Amino acid sequence: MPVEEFVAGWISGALGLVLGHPFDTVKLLGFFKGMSFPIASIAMVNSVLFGVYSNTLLALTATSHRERRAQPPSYIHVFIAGCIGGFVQVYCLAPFDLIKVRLQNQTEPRARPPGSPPPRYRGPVHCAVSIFQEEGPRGLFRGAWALTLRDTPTMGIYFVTYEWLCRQSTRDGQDPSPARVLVAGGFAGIASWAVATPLDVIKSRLQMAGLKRGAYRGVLDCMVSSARQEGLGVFFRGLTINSARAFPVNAVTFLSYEYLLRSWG
Ligand SMILES: CN(C)C(=N)NCCC[C@H](N)C(=O)O
Repeated sequence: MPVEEFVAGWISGALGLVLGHPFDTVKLLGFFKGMSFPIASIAMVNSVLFGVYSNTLLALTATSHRERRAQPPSYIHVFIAGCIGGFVQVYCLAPFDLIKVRLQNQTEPRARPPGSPPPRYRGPVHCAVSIFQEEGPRGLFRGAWALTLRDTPTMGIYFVTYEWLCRQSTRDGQDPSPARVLVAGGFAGIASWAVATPLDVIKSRLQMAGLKRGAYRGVLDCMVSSARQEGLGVFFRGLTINSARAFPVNAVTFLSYEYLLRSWG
């Protein structure tokens, strides 16, 4: 199994997240300030996504990454490989994403008044250990089903959008220009977040529900009760910031991924 796609995915995921960091810091109100946790988690998840995607395409079309411009895979193969990459990466992403959501929702004012209770979680490691102790090992995978529903089709759409935009006005057999890779990667990110945002809202609610036992009976129950209580607009919460973040993050992710693989021959 070729491993360079995993390495390129890791490095490009790390570069993308450096760009996305200011957005995440705003979104998370400063709770997720350090870089080491996101580098260890998101870059690793990106490595699994791109590595599994590329190796699935190799299995489906018998073409390596460097042969794919001359012999472009069909969009259905790209979609299937993207869905499989998305499905596999969920099981690496789930515990990290849960920790991120729990830290994000922790209401810790920057300067706590004296005598107020300390924050529930002191950081990512403390959060992981506490979930493990209080909710069991399965607790670390809370919301994984919603994450699977969110990421499996979404990643298919992500790679199809990227491929489709790259192939527009690029001559057959030629590599797309850096500008085209940036634009295609950016719009692939926006398209995927536009599709993913409703399930992203549900997933975050299910992940938080571990703290208030019995809040929801499952994905469907969470969807129905959220829509009943807050209206359909609830499913689009965060769409603007997700899209604003998605363009630069995914533009840089794809540009660095493509150029690393090209430079390695
Ligand atoms: C859930 N969705 C929309 C996605 N996973 N989309 C693909 C982009 C992934 C990229 N690391 C990012 O954070 O934008």
